[in-house]
Amino acid sequence: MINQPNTQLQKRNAEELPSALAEFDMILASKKPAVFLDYDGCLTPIVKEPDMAILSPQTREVLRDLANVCPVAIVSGRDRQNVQKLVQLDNLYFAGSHGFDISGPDKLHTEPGGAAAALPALDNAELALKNKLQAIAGTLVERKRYAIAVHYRNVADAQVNEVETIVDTVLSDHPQLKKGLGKKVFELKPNLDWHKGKAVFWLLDELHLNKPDIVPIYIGDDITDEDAFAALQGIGVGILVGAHDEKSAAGYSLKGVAEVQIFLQKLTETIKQRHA
Ligand SMILES: O=P(O)(O)OC[C@H]1O[C@H](O[C@H]2O[C@H](CO)[C@@H](O)[C@H](O)[C@H]2O)[C@H](O)[C@@H](O)[C@@H]1O
Repeated sequence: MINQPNTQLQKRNAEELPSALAEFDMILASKKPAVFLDYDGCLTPIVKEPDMAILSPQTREVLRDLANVCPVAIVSGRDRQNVQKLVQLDNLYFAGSHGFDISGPDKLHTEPGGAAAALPALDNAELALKNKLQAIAGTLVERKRYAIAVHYRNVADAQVNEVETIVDTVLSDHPQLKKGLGKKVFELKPNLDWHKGKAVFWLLDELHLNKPDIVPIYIGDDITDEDAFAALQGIGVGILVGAHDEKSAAGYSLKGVAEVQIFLQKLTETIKQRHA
């Protein structure tokens, strides 16, 4: 399998994407899956505060069962240690800070995107953001090892522009960082050519899964997941959960967290049946 930028990306609106449940047989075909999952909006519903996004025991069981029959990785914008604590499973791989911080079974731990040099800029920007945003009610600055999320979900609509102006001002003092967008969040991240899609291919190579009998399946709901959908287009399968504000490079869709769970259960059952 060759990982080269796809210059002919096909993008569609969420409502144009076929259901991954309806097309399940086509997605898996006769291949073995390697499953990559976003956390917020995919395994847990989007809620008011990041700390309230708790994984249900039922979803944890679904993940545990799946990870017993195929490789499973969580690829999140969250801090890697934070998402690991939320998931509480030790047979999964975790890529946090949008793929800059990866760990997994057998003491795997690496920071493949080269973001360590951006730590002083992140520390400095975090202080500046906390200081400048404290006057705007509802803002939340969430520091991850290699990113800073400025949440505005609980900010009055009339003040969101003010939040973005502050983020842009802090950004202009830190050329080592760049701005990213997500669901009601502005993010500052290292200004490097590394993202969830590159983290997925890093894992595929590291785990010797970059081969024709494996189908990488990536499921996510947000704009940052588009990097992974784009990287996998024509090579694997991208599944968009719900919708975001832009067109998607995913090939299929699922309606929400409940459908993600059904899809993952179907995967586990199908793999088990093949080995029965
Ligand atoms: O890549 P993900 O695992 O989906 O992480 C993306 C961001 O998710 C979290 O924020 C989002 O979910 C929160 C809880 O539902 C919600 O309150 C917030 O508005 C969303 O943006 C997380 O807090 C961020 O660090 C992640 O980057």
